Amino acid sequence: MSPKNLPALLEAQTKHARDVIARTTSVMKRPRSSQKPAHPTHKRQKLEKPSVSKNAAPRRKIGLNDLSWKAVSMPDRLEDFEGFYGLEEIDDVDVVKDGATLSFETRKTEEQMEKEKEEGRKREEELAREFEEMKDRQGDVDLDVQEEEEAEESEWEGFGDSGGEEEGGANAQENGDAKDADEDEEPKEEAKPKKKTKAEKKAERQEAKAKKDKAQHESRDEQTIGNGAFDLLANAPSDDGEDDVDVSAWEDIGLSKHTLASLSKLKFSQPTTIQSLAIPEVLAGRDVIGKASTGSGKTLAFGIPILESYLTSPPDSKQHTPVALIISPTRELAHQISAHLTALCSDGDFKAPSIATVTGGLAVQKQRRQLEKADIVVGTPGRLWEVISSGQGLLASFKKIRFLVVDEADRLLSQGSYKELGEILKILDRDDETDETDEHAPATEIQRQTLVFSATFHKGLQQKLAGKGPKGGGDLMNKQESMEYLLKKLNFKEEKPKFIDANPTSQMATGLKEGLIECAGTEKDLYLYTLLLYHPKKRALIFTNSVSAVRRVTPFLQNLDLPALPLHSGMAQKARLRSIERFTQRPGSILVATDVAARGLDIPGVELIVHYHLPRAADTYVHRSGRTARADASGSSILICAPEEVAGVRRLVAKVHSRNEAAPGKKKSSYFIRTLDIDRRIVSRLKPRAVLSKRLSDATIAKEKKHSEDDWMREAAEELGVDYDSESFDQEAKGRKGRGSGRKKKEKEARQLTKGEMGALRAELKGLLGQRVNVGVSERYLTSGGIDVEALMRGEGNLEFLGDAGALGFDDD
Ligand SMILES: Nc1ncnc2c1ncn2[C@@H]1O[C@H](COP(=O)(O)OP(=O)(O)OP(=O)(O)O)[C@@H](O)[C@H]1O
Repeated sequence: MSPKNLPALLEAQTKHARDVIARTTSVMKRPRSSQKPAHPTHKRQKLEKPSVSKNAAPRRKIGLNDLSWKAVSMPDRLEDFEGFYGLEEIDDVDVVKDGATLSFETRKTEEQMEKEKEEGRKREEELAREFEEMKDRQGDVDLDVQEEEEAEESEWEGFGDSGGEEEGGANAQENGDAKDADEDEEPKEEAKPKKKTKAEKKAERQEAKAKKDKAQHESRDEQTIGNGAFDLLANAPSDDGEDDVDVSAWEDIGLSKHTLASLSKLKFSQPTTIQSLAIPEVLAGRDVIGKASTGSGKTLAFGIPILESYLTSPPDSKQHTPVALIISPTRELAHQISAHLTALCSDGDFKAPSIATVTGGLAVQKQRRQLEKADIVVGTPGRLWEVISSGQGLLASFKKIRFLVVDEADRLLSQGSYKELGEILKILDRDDETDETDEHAPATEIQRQTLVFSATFHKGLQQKLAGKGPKGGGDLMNKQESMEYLLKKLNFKEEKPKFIDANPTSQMATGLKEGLIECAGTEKDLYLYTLLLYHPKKRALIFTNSVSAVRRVTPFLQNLDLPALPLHSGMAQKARLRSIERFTQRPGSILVATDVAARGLDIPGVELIVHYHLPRAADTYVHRSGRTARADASGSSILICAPEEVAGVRRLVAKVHSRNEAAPGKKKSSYFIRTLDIDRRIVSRLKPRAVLSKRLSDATIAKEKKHSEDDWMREAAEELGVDYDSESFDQEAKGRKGRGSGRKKKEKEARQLTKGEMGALRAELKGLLGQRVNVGVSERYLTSGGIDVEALMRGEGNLEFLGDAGALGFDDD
């Protein structure tokens, strides 16, 4: 059978499956495996497939639970088609209908059945693992994913960025070495797909299995990678005592000699403002809401009191209870917090607390084992909820924690992100003895301290906590996203937690310079490239609003010989951590990321932040920009905007700065972000390179997308026992015009570039990259806005803000 229209066939088969299920519903149910994922999204249904026996073995009756059901594997990027791809199947079994009774008969021996059942169990475990991985790739923390997905719809991105591309994309480079992707030969699927022989299919299956085994093997090292990624951030203490610094400035805070010794090893000679204000309050047993600008040491503001508490009364080793539960909005931040705490505690003259990092993307079993002996638990809400609620006896110990820390609280508590955190809080506070339906039952008394930190808190909340806001309900209470409304859910021990604002007049780091570059919307890539050349060998972080933009911009920069790395929530966790590790360890590298990197990441030496897409909220601007100029360092934050975006940007940045001046008695003046002039002539000299690079990256992405679409269609067709012919399928699709057909046309053109054409483009680009940029004799005397072209050509650079342009290699003739 060779159907031309696979979707129509899928629909027909789905209907058939539903009919079969409807007919046999009463007997086809079977107990689910305990391996079942905690949040299954795919309906499990059973498909009866009548057997055709070829052997003469006698038929025998068999019970429902003895049947060796096999789960049908699910293509990775496929929609669920209402559960169709979650089918289980069985072969060589006949359903015999006798009046109203159904029974099952088979010719298989008991041994055969046992063997098949064992295989089935293994396969189910494998599928559960696959499901976990898939869920992780989709970002089970979900905070980052949600925003990224929302953005897919609305962003202007050039052809490749309007939604559909999401499905394909440059996965090769994300999950492997970023540089490899564009050096690869173009995908092999160029050739017309031919019908595969059984041997070929078998070889493919074996190859896929080998790949999976390798991935599983690698996943065992994930935790190591996770920690490795943040080794540098953790400021690993020196082991020679000689480098220890004087820490007498900490003495007023009242820390133990152990903690002081650790701080000395870390060379933290004095507390930061938030640390000196918050630590004594926490040590005194108070609930604290702490606000301080990005990079001002909030992690240790809660980390040090947790260590003190651990040292004062170490947890009972028999009835193990963690001292603290720290919740972070992103996985990377969770790993980083663990690394900071590990650095604080390692090499001390005390037994270091055991720290468990519980995030999606890493093996859940291993995390459960770590949790059993953990003194401090750091995690993201999705995975934490999964492990705490899975009934492994962890809940009872979590109820006795001494500290609950909510880091980047405004993010974690915002509407849409709160669900899993809310569930965690609910079960932590539930009194098992109390009847939940009894409204008059006394509220459970909260013993733990709650510590809440961020650089950005809702202004209304601050006023309210300071007793200046509107009393009672009012607008704040009605707004779901209001921090006050949400903080209520945190169940503080005290009626009024201590609010500490370490930077009442500034949300932005003092060493930060801000500016914007105006360019046509279609030239953002070109201006980004130019801007990066103005900052040669500087560690830079480029923020986009969508996964597909990361997938597009990263190879665009790589083609231009810039060391770009991707980071977004659609990547496997191991690849995410690897990108961060490389970015951290390689000076001058460039991280192209979504807002998954906006919060909390503490990577030393980031000198430049570029907002390739505008931040969607003022808070996001603060957090993105806060990845530079940390801990008294300096750095720049530059927005690239289309002319029509400039007014909005000015308003957004002015809003961020006007908050700073909201303090009583201060005159309010509006901040005006400066426009940075990039010489148009320099940009136009760079344009041919950028155009070539974009053509290459668009072609690579389009080919990969086609490749992955073909893969799942073929796999789906194979499961159905039909042929899939991509060409006839394309023919069918032709003429069906709808939303995105223009983009599809461009995609098609891009993927039709032949291997030879791609090679020629690469060679041409290589030639251009090898040349110095010629600005021309006559032009060097032209006036040049904010940039001194002559100085640039002498390689002296400018330019207090834009930095030097050494990498441009300007020629003066
Ligand atoms: N007392 C101190 N002296 C010197 N450096 C410190 C001190 N405390 C923390 N640091 C360092 O300052 C850097 C920023 O700290 P941290 O990541 O805790 O900032 P943060 O306030 O949480 O920032 P963000 O709001 O971006 O999450 C880290 O590298 C940390 O090691």
